Amino acid sequence: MSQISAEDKLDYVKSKIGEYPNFPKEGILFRDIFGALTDPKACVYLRDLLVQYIRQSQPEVEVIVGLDSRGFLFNLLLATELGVGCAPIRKKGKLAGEVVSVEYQLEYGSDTFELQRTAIQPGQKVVIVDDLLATGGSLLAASELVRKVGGVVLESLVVMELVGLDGRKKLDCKVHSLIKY
Ligand SMILES: O=P(O)(O)OC[C@H]1O[C@H](OP(=O)(O)OP(=O)(O)O)[C@H](O)[C@@H]1O
Ligand SMILES: Nc1ncnc2[nH]cnc12
Repeated sequence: MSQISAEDKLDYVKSKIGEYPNFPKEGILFRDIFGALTDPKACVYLRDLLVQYIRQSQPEVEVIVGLDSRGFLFNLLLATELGVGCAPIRKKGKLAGEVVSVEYQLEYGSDTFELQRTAIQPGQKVVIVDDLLATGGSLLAASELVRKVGGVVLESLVVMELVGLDGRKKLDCKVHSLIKY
C-alpha cells in the first residue's frame, strides 16, 4: 500500500482552502477552512498533520484549548486522538459558571473571550488550537486566559498563518502554522 507523504497531504489540504476577497469587510481576503473540511480526504489529512505535529512537538500536553468558533473544529478531534481533555474559549456570555474574560482586537474587529475558571487545573499543560493566525489578537487573548486560570501554555497551533500581518510577534509562546500565506 502506498503511503502519502506529509508534504503531499499538506499540498492537498492547501488546494482545498477557499479564498474570498472583501469578506467579511472590504479589503480582507478571507481564507476559508470550510473549503477543506467539506472534502473527506482533506479532513483526514488535516487531522493526521495536526496530530503528528503535536505528538512530536508537545508529547506532554494535557489539555487542548480551541477558540470560538473555528477552533472547535479541532480541539475535540485532537483531544480524542491524543487521549487528553479539551476546553473551549468562547465569546462573551456563552459559558456557564465563573469565567475569566479578556477583550481583544482581531483583523476585522474587536471582541471579548471567556474561559471557565475550572476548565484547566493549575499547572496543566495546554496547547491552543485555531484555524488561522492573522493579527494575533485572538491567540494573545487566549493565552492570557489560560494563564489567568493557572494553565501553562506550551504552544499555539494553527492551520493557516497570514505572515504579512506579523501576528506571531505579539505572542509570547511558541507558535506553529501548517500553511503560510
Ligand atoms: O489573529 P486574529 O487577528 O485575532 O484573527 C484570527 C481569528 O479570527 C477568526 O475568528 P473570528 O473572530 O472571525 O470568529 P469565528 O471563528 O467565529 O468566525 C479566526 O478563526 C481566528 O480565531
Ligand atoms: N483573512 C482572514 N481569513 C479568515 N479568517 C480570518 N480571521 C482573521 N482574518 C481572517
